[in-house]
Amino acid sequence: MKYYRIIFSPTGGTEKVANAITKNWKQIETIDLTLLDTDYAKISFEKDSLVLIAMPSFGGVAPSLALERLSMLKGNGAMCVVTAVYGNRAYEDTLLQMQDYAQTAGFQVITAISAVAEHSIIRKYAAGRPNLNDYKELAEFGDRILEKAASGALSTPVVPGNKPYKKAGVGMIPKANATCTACGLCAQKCPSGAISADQLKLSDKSKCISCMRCVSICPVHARKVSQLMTSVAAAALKKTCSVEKENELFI
Ligand SMILES: Cc1cc2nc3c(=O)[nH]c(=O)nc-3n(C[C@H](O)[C@H](O)[C@H](O)COP(=O)(O)O)c2cc1C
Repeated sequence: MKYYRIIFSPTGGTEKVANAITKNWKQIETIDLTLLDTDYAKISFEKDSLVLIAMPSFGGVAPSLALERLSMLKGNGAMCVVTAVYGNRAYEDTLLQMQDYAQTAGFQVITAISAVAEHSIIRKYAAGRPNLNDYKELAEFGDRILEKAASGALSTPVVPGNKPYKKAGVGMIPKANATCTACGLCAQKCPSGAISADQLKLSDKSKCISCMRCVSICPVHARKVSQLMTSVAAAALKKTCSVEKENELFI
């Protein structure tokens, strides 16, 4: 059996979770769904493979860019595990949507996971997660998935979520302040091509998905979203985000 992980992780939380789940999966190949110049339509999987697909929840749904790229892959009946990673508020329709898109791309969904990672806009929520307990638990989930895949039991899990899926909200658009050194890293690494090399301080509103990659990778911390809007959002989410959520396995 071959093992893969397909990851869309703008700021690294989803990647940490995906790596923890697949800790004991041997010789795993990783496909990064944040790359602009990859021809995802050329990537196909062998039927006898086990594939982890991991994405963050943005406003209770998966980022449409990530789903678009997932749709281009050729699953060819490979077994797959969908994993929604969220910042301790809620993931609402994310898993259901990921499951539907994975099936349409030809994957056979045999397990689903929801997992918590630090909130990529409001860092104080789920700070430090995944923590040591999460790492241990997620690796155990990964081991149970290996057992299920080896047993040949290919049942599809029932996951939470509703249709029509939640509508994705309007995100905050980061921009750079005067400390920007014009190094261009943000433009190189932006998953949606929203930062142009000629106008490094801005983001193209029509392309930006508010994923916070540019904010998190800027070497001089020049790129930011509105402090005021972040504080308002933090206050609104305080109650729901302060109760520690658990990782879940749907198998
Ligand atoms: C635009 C945006 C919307 C988000 N919406 C939610 C949400 O609805 N619920 C939640 O719990 N976390 C939400 N988060 C937090 C992320 O899901 C979480 O931090 C995730 O780990 C980010 O993945 P990454 O580190 O791989 O980029 C949101 C983050 C962003 C950037």
